[in-house]
Amino acid sequence: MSDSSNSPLDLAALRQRIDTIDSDLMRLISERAECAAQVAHVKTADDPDAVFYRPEREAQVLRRVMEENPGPLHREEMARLFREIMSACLALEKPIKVAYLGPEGTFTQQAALKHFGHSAISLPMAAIDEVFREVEAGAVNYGVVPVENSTEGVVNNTLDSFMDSGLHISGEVVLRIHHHLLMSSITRQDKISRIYSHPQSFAQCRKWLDAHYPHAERVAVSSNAEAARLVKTEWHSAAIAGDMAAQLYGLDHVAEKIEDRPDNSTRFLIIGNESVPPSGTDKTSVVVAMRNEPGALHALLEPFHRHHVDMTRLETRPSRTGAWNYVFFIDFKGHVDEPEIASVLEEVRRGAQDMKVLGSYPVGVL
Ligand SMILES: O=C(O)C(=O)C[C@]1(C(=O)O)C=C[C@@H](O)C=C1
Repeated sequence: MSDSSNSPLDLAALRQRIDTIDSDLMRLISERAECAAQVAHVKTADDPDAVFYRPEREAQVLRRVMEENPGPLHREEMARLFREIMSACLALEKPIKVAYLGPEGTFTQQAALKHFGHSAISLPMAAIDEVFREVEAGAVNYGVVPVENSTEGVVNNTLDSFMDSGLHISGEVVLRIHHHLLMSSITRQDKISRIYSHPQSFAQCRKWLDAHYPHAERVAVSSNAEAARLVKTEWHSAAIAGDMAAQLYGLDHVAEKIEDRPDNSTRFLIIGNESVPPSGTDKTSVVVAMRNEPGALHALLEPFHRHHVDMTRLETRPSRTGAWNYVFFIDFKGHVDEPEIASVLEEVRRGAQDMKVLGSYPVGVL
């Protein structure tokens, strides 16, 4: 069979099939959206101040999609489609407002959209503590802040903001961070003598820059998006930033994925006013102040070990008040509502000067 004799007919038939499937999909998605709208009525009938966004339920839906995905689409691709469908369904119940560490085009905005989908209203804030303040004031429902990078380590501002805040962590998102060297339409590629970026991005691309642009001036600015904005007007400058900033400012790639470590990723936290019920696969974050005495760290860690609780992170921060001599941020697997976890925390609390549960939340799905 030759392509030329058969393919136009096959193509028409296949497209007709796709049209029929699309109509079915549309009908089913609309049915699903109607269901979600009914869920909203049920929620408000029980409680007029009901919270519509349910992170534990969303995590369960996405996990099921990933488990049952028959292919040929990749399971994450399928989950991303459902992420957007749920985002649209939630917006029908009640649009959700999310503050993130801006400006527009940052990786934190990308994380916010990855977690809440594109139907969420995302609002850029100038600083991490501003994100906390907006959520505390009720001006937005949730906030998204970076907490650690696999290459650069912890984001101290975020940990410090938790010390004074009563907010809960309601989720986490991990984003693979790809940095690109970007130029504008007026940049003369052979004359690049200045490169703008955020200090963390410079650190993550240091070896590549040393090898390819050893003599270019590296100018640190407040965000990658700001770096992308600046190169629009300078013919001898380039920026290191991600895809969102490149798209936002219409920049071209000089070089792609220039991060020194291919697994470079950043973890972001979702902060809100409510605690989250168990989803089945959860994590808990606590902050603990220990007395300044020998064996304090051992006393803190021992109950986790004895109860076989899997600790995923331990950070130390200097305390900011007399009472908080040493402050430890601990993440571990499990939910505070599980009896085993509750007894570990009870033991830790007894041995500590102070302890605060920052939240139990679903382990990031996407
Ligand atoms: O199950 C719910 O509580 C819903 O509101 C429905 C739904 C969904 O579309 O599946 C929408 C928003 C919630 O965050 C969780 C799930």
